[in-house]
Amino acid sequence: MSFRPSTINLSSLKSSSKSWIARQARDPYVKKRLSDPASYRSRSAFKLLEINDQWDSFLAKPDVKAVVDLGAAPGGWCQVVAAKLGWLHSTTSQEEPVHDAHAIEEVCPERKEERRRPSNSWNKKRKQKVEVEDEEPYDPLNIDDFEPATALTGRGTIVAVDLLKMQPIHGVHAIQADFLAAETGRQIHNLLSVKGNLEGKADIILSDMAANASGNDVHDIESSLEICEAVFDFASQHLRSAERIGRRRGGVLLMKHFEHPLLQKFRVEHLLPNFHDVRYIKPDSSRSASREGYFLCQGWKALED
Ligand SMILES: C[S@@+](CC[C@H](N)C(=O)[O-])C[C@H]1O[C@@H](n2cnc3c(N)ncnc32)[C@H](O)[C@@H]1O
Repeated sequence: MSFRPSTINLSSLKSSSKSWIARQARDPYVKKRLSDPASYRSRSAFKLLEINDQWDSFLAKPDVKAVVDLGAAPGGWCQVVAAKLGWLHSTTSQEEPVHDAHAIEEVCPERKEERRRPSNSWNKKRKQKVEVEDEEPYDPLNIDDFEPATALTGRGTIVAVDLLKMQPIHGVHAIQADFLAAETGRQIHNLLSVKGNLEGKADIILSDMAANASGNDVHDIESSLEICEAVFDFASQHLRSAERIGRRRGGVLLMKHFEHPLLQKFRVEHLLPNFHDVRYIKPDSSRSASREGYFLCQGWKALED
């Protein structure tokens, strides 16, 4: 079953939504998404593909065993990662039919205001426990620890987190939770802690998280830096080091950010000292009018270990 936007009655929309639809109709990546056999759930998938292709195919390295995708819904980046790790092939035919909240929001931006954070009771129900066995030496290329990729079984662990419920993707463990809540880090850690990765580390951490626009620019700018800082804190606890992986560029953090007066300070104080290679990237597939950009940080030094 493919993942397509729902039909919308145009006459019922505000003029801002109509002009938004017109812009979408002209966007080459929107057209590409609708015609691509992979049926990507989001236009964002092309940003990740583009960054990966340009920068050493970091997603496809054979030693990549654990990937965390923060702000993952509706799941375009997860589809890309799942395909790179052998869980998905060129189409998403193993997925269930879906109701695509994001696709509706693409056509009708006001719907974003209707988003609600999950309740605590839901989070409690969702809490998962994974038995953590005794520590064992980590060997990045020990293929006995992981199932080899086959038509039905990919390799490694993929954990996705979003405030929104995400429809299932083969090979992806999805958590519906607020990444900024303390409990969420523990849930991710539990899912990562499997045989061969008992320390619960990730080889790659991706964040395409964006706070909902509140209409208050000052507040929105602050939220974007708060998210970057939280992602960095999480990475500093969960990213496997380049040394441990045995590659200078091993241990990758790809993080979206929005322009912020303190962003340079953040890059200089947090990213540059802790990674071997830090790049600012504005992919062609990111709209030029958008203030978003990505930091691709490769080679986690784990100075605090
Ligand atoms: C641009 S979308 C991500 C698109 C995704 N990369 C894809 O390819 O489908 C940003 C997502 O970040 C999520 N988000 C924002 N703040 C969050 C938070 N505190 N915790 C979890 N998810 C969050 C939003 O719900 C939204 O789905």
